[in-house]
Amino acid sequence: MAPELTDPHFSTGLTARILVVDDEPRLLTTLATLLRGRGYEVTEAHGGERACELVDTQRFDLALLDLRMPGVDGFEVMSHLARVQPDCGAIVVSGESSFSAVSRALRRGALDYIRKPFDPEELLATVASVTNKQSLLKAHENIQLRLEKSEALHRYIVNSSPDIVFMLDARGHFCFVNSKVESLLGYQPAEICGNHFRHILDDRDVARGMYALSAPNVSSDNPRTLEVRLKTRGSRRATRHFEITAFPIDPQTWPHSDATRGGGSGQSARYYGTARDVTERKEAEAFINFQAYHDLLTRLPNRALFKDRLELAITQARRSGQKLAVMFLDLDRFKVVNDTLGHAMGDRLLQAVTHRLERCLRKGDTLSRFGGDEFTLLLPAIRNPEDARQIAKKLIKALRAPFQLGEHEVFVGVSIGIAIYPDAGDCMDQLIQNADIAMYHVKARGKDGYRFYSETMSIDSANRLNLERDLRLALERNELRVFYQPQVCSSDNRIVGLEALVRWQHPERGLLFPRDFLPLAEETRLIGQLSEQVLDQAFQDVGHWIRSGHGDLRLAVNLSPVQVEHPKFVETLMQRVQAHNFPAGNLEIEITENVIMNDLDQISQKLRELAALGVRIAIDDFGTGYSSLNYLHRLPIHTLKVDQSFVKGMRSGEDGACIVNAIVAMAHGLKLEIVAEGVETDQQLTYLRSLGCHQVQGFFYGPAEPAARIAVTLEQTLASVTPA
Ligand SMILES: Nc1nc2c(ncn2[C@@H]2O[C@@H]3COP(=O)(O)O[C@H]4[C@@H](O)[C@H](n5cnc6c(=O)[nH]c(N)nc65)O[C@@H]4COP(=O)(O)O[C@H]3[C@H]2O)c(=O)[nH]1
Repeated sequence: MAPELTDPHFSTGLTARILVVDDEPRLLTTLATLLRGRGYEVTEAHGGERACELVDTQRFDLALLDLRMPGVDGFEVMSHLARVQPDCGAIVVSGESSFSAVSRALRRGALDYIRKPFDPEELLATVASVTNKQSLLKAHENIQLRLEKSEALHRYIVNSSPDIVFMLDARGHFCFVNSKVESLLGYQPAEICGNHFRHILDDRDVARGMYALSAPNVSSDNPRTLEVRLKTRGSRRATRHFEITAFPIDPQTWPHSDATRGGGSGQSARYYGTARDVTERKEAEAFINFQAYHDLLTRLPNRALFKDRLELAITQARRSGQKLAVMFLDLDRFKVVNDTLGHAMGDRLLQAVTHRLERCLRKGDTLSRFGGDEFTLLLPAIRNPEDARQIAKKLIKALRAPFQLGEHEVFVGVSIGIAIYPDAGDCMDQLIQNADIAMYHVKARGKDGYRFYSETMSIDSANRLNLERDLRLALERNELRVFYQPQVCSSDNRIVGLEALVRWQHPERGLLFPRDFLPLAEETRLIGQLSEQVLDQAFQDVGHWIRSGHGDLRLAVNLSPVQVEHPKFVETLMQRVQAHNFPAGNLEIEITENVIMNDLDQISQKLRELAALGVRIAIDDFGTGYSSLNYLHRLPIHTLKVDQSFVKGMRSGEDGACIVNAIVAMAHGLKLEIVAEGVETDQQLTYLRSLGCHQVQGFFYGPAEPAARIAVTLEQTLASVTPA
């Protein structure tokens, strides 16, 4: 049987194709018949020329050639064959037996040499042996080719993987790593192989990585997955996040682990793994996480994170018996900046404010943006309230310098309410709420300052809601009353002025004083409406008394900072004055130094406008605020009101007396009128008189009283007032 060839040109199972070449027709036929008899597919070529033609057009596995032929001889056919069909073998069948002819034929590539006349069996055996060898050779080549292809395919698959693919030996050294490691981390596979995998692990993840390798119950069905940071090449600090899936190689599923030997550590592969770059996902997650707990504009913790930290700090303070402080900060005048310069400037201002505030704090403190222009601050583990006071002062000072927003220079102040744990509350909500209440007490008294929460400020949240609802009703039902406290000239006991002071005739709780409801009115922005009602009533009452014979009677009114800061303050106040036909020269508005200093430029402009229209300006609580004397001569001020605390201090020690003395002297020097507040005793009155301060107000002459009582007093004592 003729051997089957595995030549890729033929499908397996085909017999060998043999070209027989001789110029001897008889011999040609004999050879062909002999070979056909063994099942070979035989083509006959009569002479070399014909053989070359056939070689050009057909494929052969073997050629049996005569050497000596007329025209084209056997050597030339062999040369042609080597050129056109190099895979085709050749056996020389020739009468030529010289050594040179044989060796020349073998040099040209002949596989064997059979001398004529040949022994048919010997010839058939030679042909069979050559075709067999060729068949094996071709099969080998074929397998080699397929292996190369398969290897290239797998290399392509592994290297084109979006993930790093690696193998480790039993000690954790890399035996193999695909080329993806270069594009993702910057390492050449060759420089990684042989190194322990911890060399590319971020230091923070080494322990976890090492543990993962030794973790039990891990198999290809149950691989180990963990997220780690891997170091990129070059910059040691740059890392990327990877999700690693790894498992030990099961010798049964892949018994060739030894094959990776020499690729790296010299040890055989024991672990297979992939590392997927999840940096973008991690960054997105981190961003989402950040967003959930931070304010994106200032990058400060938000309300949720603040509450979380406060809760934790309270637990720790409770355990260690320490105090902590919660501060509620509200920017003064932020709204004005936002409304006039636009939101973009408002945003820049908030960032700049944050920056300054942060510089006043320590690492463990938490400053958060609570919303809008409100910030909260947690000072965990303070020794005493004094610590919080120092910080509050620092914060106020930090915001006092102007902010440069583009070409605008703006001033903002801050009102800070402070609640100390456990004195001002022992739970999170209570502390925040009480700090908030304390903050509104700062706002109500002219802003830009700090106050500690105290019980007297308190109205619990249920009460607070009731009170707010009641206050709204009070405004609708006209429950507010205006009381008047006389300002008396002590030389002749004449009432020179009346200070309008609001009261609330609460249907159930009786008469309420400003401290009971003004902070809430500020907080709920009802203060505007409240002030309108007070002014209307006061203009009506005092206007009436002026017209009925008390032509010089001065009406002193308190104005809330919110009112004064309103851009249309002057316009709306004057509209009211005119609507009541109230003589502007009889009106004196009382504002505190802090209100002026909050925005010196704007306020002084407004005060100048009012003064030009005849309205008098008084500085209330003089000496307790900024006490920056600088503004006194720049503003159209008519009266200084000496705060009651200094009047009280006159009897308790030298200091109070000295301060009053100095204020009176200064007022005289600047040609300002002076009114001393809170005069209760004869001694105080005598001392004030000795200083030349004749206008006084206080319980000595009487408290604030309803209009009806004042009307009677005014009638009775048209020119003089009898001491109470
Ligand atoms: N211990 C003592 N106190 C005396 C004496 N004489 C007067 N007082 C009280 O001292 C306060 C003086 O008013 P203020 O400093 O302008 O302080 C006022 C003022 O800033 C504010 N306020 C009152 N009414 C209004 C209003 O209609 N609008 C605004 N925005 N604020 C008002 O509330 C504050 C408190 O007002 P009141 O409770 O009426 O308290 C009044 C008055 O009753 C005295 O001899 N001894």
